[in-house]
Amino acid sequence: MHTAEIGIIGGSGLYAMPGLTEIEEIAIDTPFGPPSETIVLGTLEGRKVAFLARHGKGHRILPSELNFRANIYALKSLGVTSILSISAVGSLKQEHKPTDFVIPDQFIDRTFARNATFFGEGIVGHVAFGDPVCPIVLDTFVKACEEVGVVGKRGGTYVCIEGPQFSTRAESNLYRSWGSDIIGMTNLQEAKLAREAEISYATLAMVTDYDCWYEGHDDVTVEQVIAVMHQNSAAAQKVVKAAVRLLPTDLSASPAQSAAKYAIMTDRALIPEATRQKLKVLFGKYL
Ligand SMILES: CSC[C@H]1O[C@H](OP(=O)(O)O)[C@H](O)[C@@H]1O
Ligand SMILES: Nc1ncnc2[nH]cnc12
Repeated sequence: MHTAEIGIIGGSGLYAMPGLTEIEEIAIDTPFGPPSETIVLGTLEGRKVAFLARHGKGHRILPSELNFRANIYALKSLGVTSILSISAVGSLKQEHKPTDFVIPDQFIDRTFARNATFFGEGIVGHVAFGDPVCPIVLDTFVKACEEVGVVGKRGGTYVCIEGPQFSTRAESNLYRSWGSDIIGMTNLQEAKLAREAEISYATLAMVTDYDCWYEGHDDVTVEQVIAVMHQNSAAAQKVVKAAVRLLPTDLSASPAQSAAKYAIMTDRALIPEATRQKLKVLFGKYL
């Protein structure tokens, strides 16, 4: 039986997690299809972790093509109770400079072509999402940044766009007028699905560019994102390693850990057996 306690999802520029020992690579299938990549199980800082490359090895999967449900389900099926996500983001504020880390605590949804719930097919559920990030994982990332000696800002709003194109200048300025801090294409659906799956989730967001709003700075390009990622990926890996060590084993105080307890509206007697079976790993204890 393969198991892990902590899931790590690596984004752009982070397709592997060095430092893992006792490595085993496994292919998992889920009722929602296959996840982005085989999952690398291993031990890091004495804890069992499961690493998943969000876009697959070699960066083959577009943000809109990501099977977020399969990714989160696969980690849940291993017994993961927390997810440390790592992402490249654009900055929407002058004070967030390339190579800074921000650990966002809010999201704004600008996506329109994604499936971001495990509910449906005869079962209706609504989880609370006012505080979309686990405060314990967020706090752990902040402490890990302090320990490693890098800038790690507590909180901020992440605008999640559909992509794959970067934003227009009008859009970028609109998001700035909303007070948003950073911009990316992947994190919101993960946060939603992790919440439904009662997994504690937070993101270590690495600022790679100033998007396209900042006069006198070049507009974002992939070249620029990759250059900053390369410069800073070792720091990101150090922070993740420290976070794995610092993360409390008891996460029961996190609202994420019991998020689905009162979420399910459907009369249990009316839930189709096929749906009940499909969602057993996620909601078995409530069905
Ligand atoms: C390579 S720039 C755009 C790309 O980078 C971010 O990916 P991730 O969140 O997986 O690090 C962004 O969301 C886009 O997918
Ligand atoms: N400016 C940007 N917009 C969207 N996603 C990004 N990922 C990295 N930089 C980005």
